[in-house]
Amino acid sequence: MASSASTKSIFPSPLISSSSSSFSESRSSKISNLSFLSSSSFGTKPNNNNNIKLSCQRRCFVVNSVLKTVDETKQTTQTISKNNVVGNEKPTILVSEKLGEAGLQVLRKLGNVVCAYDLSPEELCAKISTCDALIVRSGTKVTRKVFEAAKGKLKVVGRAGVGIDNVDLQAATEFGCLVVNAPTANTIAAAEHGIALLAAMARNVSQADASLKAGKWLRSKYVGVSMVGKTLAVMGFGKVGSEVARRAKGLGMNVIAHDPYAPADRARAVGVELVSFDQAITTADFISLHMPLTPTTNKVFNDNTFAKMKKGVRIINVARGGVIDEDALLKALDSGIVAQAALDVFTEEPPAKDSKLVQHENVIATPHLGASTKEAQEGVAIEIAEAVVGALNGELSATAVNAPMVAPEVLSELAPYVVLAEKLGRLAVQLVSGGSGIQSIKVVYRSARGPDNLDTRLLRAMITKGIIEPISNTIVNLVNADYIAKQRGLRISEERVTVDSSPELPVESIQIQISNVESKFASAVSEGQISIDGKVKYGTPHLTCVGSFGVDVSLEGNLILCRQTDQPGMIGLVGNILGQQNVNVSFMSVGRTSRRQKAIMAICVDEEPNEEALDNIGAVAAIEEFVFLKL
Ligand SMILES: NC(=O)C1=CN([C@@H]2O[C@H](COP(=O)(O)OP(=O)(O)OC[C@H]3O[C@@H](n4cnc5c(N)ncnc54)[C@H](O)[C@@H]3O)[C@@H](O)[C@H]2O)C=CC1
Ligand SMILES: O=C(O)C(=O)COP(=O)(O)O
Repeated sequence: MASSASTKSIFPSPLISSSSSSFSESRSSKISNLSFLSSSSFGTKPNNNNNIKLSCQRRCFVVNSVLKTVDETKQTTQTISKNNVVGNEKPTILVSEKLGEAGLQVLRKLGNVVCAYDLSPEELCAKISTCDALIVRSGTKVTRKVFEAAKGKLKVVGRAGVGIDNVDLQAATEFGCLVVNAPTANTIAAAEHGIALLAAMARNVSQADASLKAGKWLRSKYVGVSMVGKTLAVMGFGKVGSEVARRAKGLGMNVIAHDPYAPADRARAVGVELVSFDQAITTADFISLHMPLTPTTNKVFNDNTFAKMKKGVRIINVARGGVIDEDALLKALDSGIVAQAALDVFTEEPPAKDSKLVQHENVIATPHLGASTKEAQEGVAIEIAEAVVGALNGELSATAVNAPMVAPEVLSELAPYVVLAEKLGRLAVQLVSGGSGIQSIKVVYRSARGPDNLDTRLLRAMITKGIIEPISNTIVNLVNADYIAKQRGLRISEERVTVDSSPELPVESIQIQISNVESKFASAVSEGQISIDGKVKYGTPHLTCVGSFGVDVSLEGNLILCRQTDQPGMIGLVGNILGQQNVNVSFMSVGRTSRRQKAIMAICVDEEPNEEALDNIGAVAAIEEFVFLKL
């Protein structure tokens, strides 16, 4: 920790005339692209040739939400609109599969809703670059190609249902696109369909119905089996699985379940015993599948596992076709290991018209109808529409699939710290002038709270955003922050220092250290590394330490750091130079090691000083080095 020197702050500077241009205007213009390899190390000025736009459309749904919360702490509203996903334009929401009207109405209140069903992959790719959001069910494959074709425009994919195996989550994360689903509204529908298939299969309802309609009366052919007293193995004891179990118990079945991740007390509450995979499949008379399709569950029912089952077992699949090796199932049906199968889902949907599995006399099949009740579809439509609208409005979604979920109360508490984290990251990277590239960043959180009471993921993501965005075109948000950092070879380590302050405050201070780099402001280097500290004061982020110099400025607008020998008149000198160029000082602070020794001046300015002003500051004899930084 840098030793703190005495500080004096002036707010606002009485020397500087006020200016009409606002923070938001200066911020929306340009941001210095301070490359790691930038050669200037002294008296740095913004390099206009290397500027990148801080785009108004920049997507920060996560950031955005945080800034919205910050608004409540009286931060600038301009910043919020700059970062707003939607900006002034209505977002375009592509709905590629049938969605309930109630959900469409929710979407129409926010954006332009385009319903285009049965798109080919090529048509979807052609359309997607104009869309801010895409809403799908299980029939649309949202592949890497779709994210590539979106060219950064697509911010959220909403899956109107549970299974997200049709969305390339890795690609979504890499492209910083949030994926949300609607995990609850179709649970009962899927469970009821499972039970419907179980009963229909046990009593040959489909086959008997078809035969009767064909003019036959085959009572002895369609003698079924009873369910009462039989053992049902529920594979995957999640939302659907547990509802199936509950219902099957009502039918008098003995229910066991296999789910390596399900809590035993939840199973006990339903009166179900959790057992191993082998125990489940070897003892069951009926096996009902309710696990997601993942690399682990892919074809988990195969020749080997069918061979272990009780001869004459009956299988229901309302989960995903891919969890069964369909060729193996066909063989097991032919050999009689599996007496019957009831399938709602298939590896390929729709399955081939002449699919031997679908045509098998001991198979009953439905075209992926598990979620298809009126009630479930209305519920799912509203659930997903609200999640997508929330995400587009910058709220953190409770159903985010590829982003850490942060509870709303944690989010609101951390809001000002999140702004601080991003600004510190942004400042720290601009202090780097060269070296072997930024590889190792350490973040030190000083807090009275224990690790369990301080979730730093959001803060780390925002530091990453602050560090990476000024030096690249990459959009960083909570979804992709860790991925982008890793991809760029950035190691961000975190340390918590327990301090004896109020645990009411989540964080007392945040320090960012960057090692193995050179700095364009040598005074920012302490013990061989660039080091800056910040705190939240009165709800706003403050810079409190640069290298080993204590300062105190509110982080708004832009920042000038000067090092000089402590002497009278310095504030006035620099203030005058800025005032002559109509640059308004919003905050100023001086930190020094000791009287008349080295000191640094931290000056926050509303506007971007022009080259002349910066040259004039550089020409002040007592100023040994200075740097201009964009916040
Ligand atoms: N046919 C249809 O229309 C519908 C199908 N579904 C599918 O049903 C499945 C379950 O949905 P929910 O219950 O809502 O999801 P869920 O996430 O609540 O439950 C899934 C459960 O599977 C467990 N699981 C994960 N890996 C497992 C493994 N290797 N072995 C055993 N269990 C494992 C999880 O721990 C979890 O408890 C999903 O695949 C979903 O896509 C859901 C709704 C409708
Ligand atoms: O929610 C799920 O996982 C389902 O399988 C439902 O799929 P669907 O929305 O009916 O295409």
